[in-house]
Amino acid sequence: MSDDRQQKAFPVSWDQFHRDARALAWRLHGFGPFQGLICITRGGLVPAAIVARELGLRLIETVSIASYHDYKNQGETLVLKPIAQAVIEAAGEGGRGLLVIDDLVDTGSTARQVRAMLPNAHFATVYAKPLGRDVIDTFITEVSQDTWIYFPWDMGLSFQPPIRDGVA
Ligand SMILES: O=P(O)(O)OC[C@H]1O[C@H](OP(=O)(O)OP(=O)(O)O)[C@H](O)[C@@H]1O
Ligand code: HPA
Ligand SMILES: [Mg+2]
Repeated sequence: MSDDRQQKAFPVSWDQFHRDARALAWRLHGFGPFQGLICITRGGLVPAAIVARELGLRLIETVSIASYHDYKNQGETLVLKPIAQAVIEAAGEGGRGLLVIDDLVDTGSTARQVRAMLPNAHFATVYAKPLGRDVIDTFITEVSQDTWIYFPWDMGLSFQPPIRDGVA
């Protein structure tokens, strides 16, 4: 999704992210037990750590996918590291019993790519946008398609001009 279509900002603090990821774990608890967790890196690393801690999951695998190579601009979806065959074979048919975690679903292209690898796994993200929502089984908060979510690991503290001076 390109820059000019992402006009609204949804900044998320570490505290808010922790609460939302924990809320996701509460919701997922009702769908378990899961045999293992597949984390879509890199964005899924932080929520995966929180969910794994809450649900007591210790078998953790990664699938590395990059599609936003240049800030808000989406490019080709590249699988940089596939899911280990041993993990796929240890799960039920089509990944049944596995939990797949990412930070968010936007257009859904990343999640669709992983869904093709694990059609029966349970897919979960903390945040979702309408175009990708249907690929995900469980999420916590939906934002509009024209919103860009700013994660705490991408931000730093900076001076904010007073409201009366207008937004830069
Ligand atoms: O639904 P989509 O339109 O595919 O977008 C969602 C994906 O985009 C981001 O990953 P990104 O490609 O930026 O890589 P990263 O996780 O390494 O930051 C995010 O972490 C999701 O994985
Ligand atoms: O809204 C977003 N925020 C951060 N990363 C993203 N990758 C796709 N969409 C987003
Ligand atoms: Mg990602």
